[in-house]
Amino acid sequence: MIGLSTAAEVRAAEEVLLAATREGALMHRAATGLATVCLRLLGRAHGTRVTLLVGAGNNGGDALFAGARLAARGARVTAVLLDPARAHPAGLAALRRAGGRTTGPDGDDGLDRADLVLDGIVGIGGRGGLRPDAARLADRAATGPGIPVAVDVPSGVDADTGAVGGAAFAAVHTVTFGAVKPGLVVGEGRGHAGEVHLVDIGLGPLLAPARAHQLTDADVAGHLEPPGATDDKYSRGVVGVVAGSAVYPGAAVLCTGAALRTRPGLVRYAGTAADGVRAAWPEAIVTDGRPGDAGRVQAWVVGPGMGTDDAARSLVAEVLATDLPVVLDADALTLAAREPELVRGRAAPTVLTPHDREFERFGVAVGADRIGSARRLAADLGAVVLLKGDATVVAAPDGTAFVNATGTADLATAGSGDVLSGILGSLLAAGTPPAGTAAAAAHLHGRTGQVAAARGPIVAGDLVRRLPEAVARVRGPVLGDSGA
Ligand SMILES: NC(=O)C1=CN([C@@H]2O[C@H](COP(=O)(O)OP(=O)(O)OC[C@H]3O[C@@H](n4cnc5c(N)ncnc54)[C@H](OP(=O)(O)O)[C@@H]3O)[C@@H](O)[C@H]2O)[C@@H](O)CC1
Ligand SMILES: Nc1ncnc2c1ncn2[C@@H]1O[C@H](COP(=O)(O)OP(=O)(O)O)[C@@H](O)[C@H]1O
Ligand SMILES: [K+]
Repeated sequence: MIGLSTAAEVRAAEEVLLAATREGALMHRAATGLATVCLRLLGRAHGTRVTLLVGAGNNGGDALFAGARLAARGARVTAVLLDPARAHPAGLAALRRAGGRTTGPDGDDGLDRADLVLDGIVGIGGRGGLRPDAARLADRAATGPGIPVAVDVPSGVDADTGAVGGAAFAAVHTVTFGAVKPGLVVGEGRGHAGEVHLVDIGLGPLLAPARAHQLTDADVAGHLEPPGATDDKYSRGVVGVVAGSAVYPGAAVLCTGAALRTRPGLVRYAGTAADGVRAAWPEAIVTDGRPGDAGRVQAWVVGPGMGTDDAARSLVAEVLATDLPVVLDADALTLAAREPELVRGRAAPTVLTPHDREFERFGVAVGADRIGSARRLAADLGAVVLLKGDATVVAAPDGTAFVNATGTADLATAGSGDVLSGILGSLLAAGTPPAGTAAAAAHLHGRTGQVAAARGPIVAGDLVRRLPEAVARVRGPVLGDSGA
């Protein structure tokens, strides 16, 4: 798991480390890591042109010291000092010693011919959108030829939430220090940060335990263990699906298929799309009756494509009245937003999977702080909230949160959400804790999108077909497998 640490958490750890190390040591570690990434991106230093955008804080200091290292290796470095009287003195001296030149905000910044632009305007000390001078330079950097690299955080992006309150630097790479900040991987900040490179400056053991995480394949593999010799179709977790309608069986077919392909033990379906599901998935056990007629299950998925009329409401209420884990998706979310007490009263886990418009039906728009919004709704309902997006967020009532790292825009296709709810129901049927399980489902869904889209444009059915391959990829190579 990758911990996501807020600016306050990083500062608290930094304070302890600063007191225990000689002056400037941390900034040197940061600048060395930063220069190393820049060198890798440039391919060579000699003869390249680098522009540094330098604010008055330590973020500007990082840029100046990294620039000094590049200049010492033959790069032609220009530092644009936004506030020349307050630029980091030691950093400035180092750059000048190495042969770098400096200019004010209105001087010749070299942005129209730079190979790389380092954004050291502002880091975790920033507040709000960029001021006019800084905004103008960030804008010029975005249209110039240089690779835009942010120092620690793209200036103008809120490190904790990813909110962008005005002008902001649009980076293709962000070199961040000590810990990945949530704002680099979620919301608008994610788009401004680009690829995130973490430089270890020794904060690790001093950081408070993170309250938000990103999962890796290795974390998710634990949810996708292959069956063992003593397993049977029941022991692997039986999932029940209530979805679709006679007129619109598609959602039921996709959701049931995704559940089957994720963990092919046993999937039961109950609902009016029974004929369509039977035809598509002879492996499922299907009834056109009510959930109670379906037989025993360990988790329910309810909602995709089932409508919001009285009949649908009574099915959702029946499922929520069980003492089993329930995934509420699509139409079931509309119904739950009308009667949130159906969710609040539950003792067993409930996972809600809204996109932004479905989220808003619970009374508040998502806004720029996606993790905060998901946390508030989770606490209000006493349920896990999986807020879909390009970086899907999962929040538990106790504030534990996850941000998905595998999302791909190829998933923006009709029915993709039905596939996610099938995956999630299937994983929840194993009885693992709901928030981590929901995050694992989002991770696998994203990987499936990546695997499927490698061959060209995809529709949701392709996700179902390629799920086994994505599961194998997340599990990773089998140790001792000789390939025989
Ligand atoms: N501590 C350490 O040893 C280490 C720290 N490290 C580095 O330090 C960074 C934190 O440094 P920091 O605390 O000095 O704050 P920083 O991010 O430079 O911002 C302050 C400056 O920004 C300005 N400013 C604010 N808002 C603005 C806006 N909207 N638009 C424009 N300007 C704005 C503000 O101006 P002022 O309000 O003072 O006029 C002030 O000049 C951290 O991200 C990491 O890179 C690493 O080297 C590791 C070791
Ligand atoms: N631009 C994007 N990048 C990454 N994932 C996306 C993007 N757009 C949509 N998705 C994902 O695709 C799925 C869409 O779900 P949903 O909106 O419920 O679609 P549908 O109702 O058509 O099934 C979600 O898992 C969402 O996170
Ligand atoms: K920055």
